[in-house]
Amino acid sequence: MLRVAVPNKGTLAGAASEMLAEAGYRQRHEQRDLTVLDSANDVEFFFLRPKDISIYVGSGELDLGITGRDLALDSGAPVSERLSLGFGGSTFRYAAPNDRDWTVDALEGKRVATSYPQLVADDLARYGVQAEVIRLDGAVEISIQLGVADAIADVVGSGRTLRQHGLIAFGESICTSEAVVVERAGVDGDRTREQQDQERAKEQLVARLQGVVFAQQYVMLDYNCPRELLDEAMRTTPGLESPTMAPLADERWVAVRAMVSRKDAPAIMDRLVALGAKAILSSDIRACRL
Ligand SMILES: Nc1ncnc2c1ncn2[C@@H]1O[C@H](COP(=O)(O)OP(=O)(O)OP(=O)(O)O)[C@@H](O)[C@H]1O
Ligand SMILES: O=P(O)(O)OC[C@H]1O[C@H](OP(=O)(O)OP(=O)(O)O)[C@H](O)[C@@H]1O
Ligand SMILES: [Mg+2]
Repeated sequence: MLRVAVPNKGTLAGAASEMLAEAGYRQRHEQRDLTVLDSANDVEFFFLRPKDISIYVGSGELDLGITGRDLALDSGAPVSERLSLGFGGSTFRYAAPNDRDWTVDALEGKRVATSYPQLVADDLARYGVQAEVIRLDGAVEISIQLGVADAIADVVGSGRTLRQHGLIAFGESICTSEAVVVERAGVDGDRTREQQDQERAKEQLVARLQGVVFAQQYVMLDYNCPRELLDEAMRTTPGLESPTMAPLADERWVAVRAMVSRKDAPAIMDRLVALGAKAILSSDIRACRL
């Protein structure tokens, strides 16, 4: 039985469970459930605080976990990333009042408030800057105004919270984060039979999730193309191996089907229109194995 940690609350929880459900796994119906047994797939899910997930996985109690890269780094637990999931994107930045220019070096001797104390301590050490790290649980942006810190280091999504509090980010990003699947780091050497079975089980779950991640990054394009423009159309939508083509009843036309990157799809559709393609359809892909 594979034991997998999933965020129970916060920014990552909803998308993580949706992705697992899309990959064919049973998920909880009640927000308060802390475990779900998926006996059909031989997996047990544990719904834990995202901050704690790397601790469980790093200690070997759980086999895989979904958490944020920034949270995994901050935990200091011995975990490594197995897969990036493409949601929960953020940067982790220093910020301070916008009435003057700041640099990381200027934090020397200052107080820096954060909910990610280890991540910040490691980064300050990298710069050789000695500053006092003040650990807070949240609402970090208000700590300067309330007099407990001179600067902060926090997660930035849209940047709205910083702006609202008259703060400006400075220095390089401490970390660029997204949701990731982590496993215990550095299991080298000969594996027992049990460990080999477990590795196969992990591979299957990771492959299924990877299929959903790919599916979300691509769309399927279908269109009709005049036969004489087929070469040009194939260059526009080369697909993964090569596009699928099928003759239409009217032999001057061919139906073409190819996967294209979701972000490029609108521009590709424009090019196909300009080329003379007709009935261009874009559809979502739910899951795939490439
Ligand atoms: N706008 C955002 N705010 C907070 N976390 C975000 C945001 N966007 C992405 N994340 C990621 O979500 C993870 C933090 O999730 P976590 O559940 O610990 O905090 P939260 O979503 O702020 O919830 P809470 O503060 O209520 O506990 C981190 O990996 C972080 O990078
Ligand atoms: O750049 P933005 O899009 O504004 O998002 C970033 C903010 O969102 C999070 O706070 P959250 O709402 O989780 O509250 P918290 O500080 O109590 O964790 C994070 O800690 C930042 O404060
Ligand atoms: Mg938060």
